[in-house]
Amino acid sequence: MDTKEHRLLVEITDATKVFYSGKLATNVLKNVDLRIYEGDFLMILGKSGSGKTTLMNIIGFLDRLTTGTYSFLGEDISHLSENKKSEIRNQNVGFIFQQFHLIQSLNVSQNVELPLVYGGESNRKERLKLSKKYLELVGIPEKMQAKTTELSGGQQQRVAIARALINEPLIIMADEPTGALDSETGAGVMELLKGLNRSGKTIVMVTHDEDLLAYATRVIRMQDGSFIEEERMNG
Ligand SMILES: Nc1ncnc2c1ncn2[C@@H]1O[C@H](COP(=O)(O)OP(=O)(O)OP(=O)(O)O)[C@@H](O)[C@H]1O
Repeated sequence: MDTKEHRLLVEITDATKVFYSGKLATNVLKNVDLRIYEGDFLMILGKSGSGKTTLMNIIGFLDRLTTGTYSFLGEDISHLSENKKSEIRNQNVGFIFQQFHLIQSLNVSQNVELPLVYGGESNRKERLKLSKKYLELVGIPEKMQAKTTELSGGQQQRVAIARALINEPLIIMADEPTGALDSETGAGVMELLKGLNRSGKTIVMVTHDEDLLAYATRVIRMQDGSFIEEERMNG
């Protein structure tokens, strides 16, 4: 299924990740195979310590495999330099975290613009235009000049989503994006993510909340560094 609509974005093959602490080796990922196609809303579930964050870090180019291969858009990225991987990451991956990770000394728009700044966009008007566009998309255009500390949790996560989208990345990586929100606010954030997915955005999300699986098109369950089950749903 490698059509134009469903390009193969990520292909991880026979992957292992070992962390060493002195002489002690911990096998955190064990012979994992994973393909992520454009348009997937993939949820990764598993108990604490099962390897979810490690896998997310690898998919998002924040960490490297111990053995195995990682191809992104058909290119083997296992041996690229950290600089090159940072460049690919900034262009292709947007991150959303449980605790939002906004910078309090910057206003809302400046937070949203950050990936553009890192990407070298020096035209302030252009940055403002795009930040407005994405704050409209996430439903809080009126908060452009607000301080992040004046926002509710749900609004802060919307700012983080706008920031994740502004570079038009191929993949959104979301680590427990509703974990710090009450269930109603969390449902609003999930509806927003689902809307993005329906319009074609690929999302990879870690959760421990079984109730959120209904938003996914694929679910992978992890245990002790291995995939124990994969389900496909209508999403
Ligand atoms: N940098 C590291 N050095 C050594 N061990 C690590 C490192 N990072 C993670 N681990 C270990 O790898 C295992 C998997 O950790 P990981 O954070 O991927 O799990 P997780 O499923 O995301 O857990 P949680 O749901 O608690 O976030 C754990 O046993 C953890 O202690």
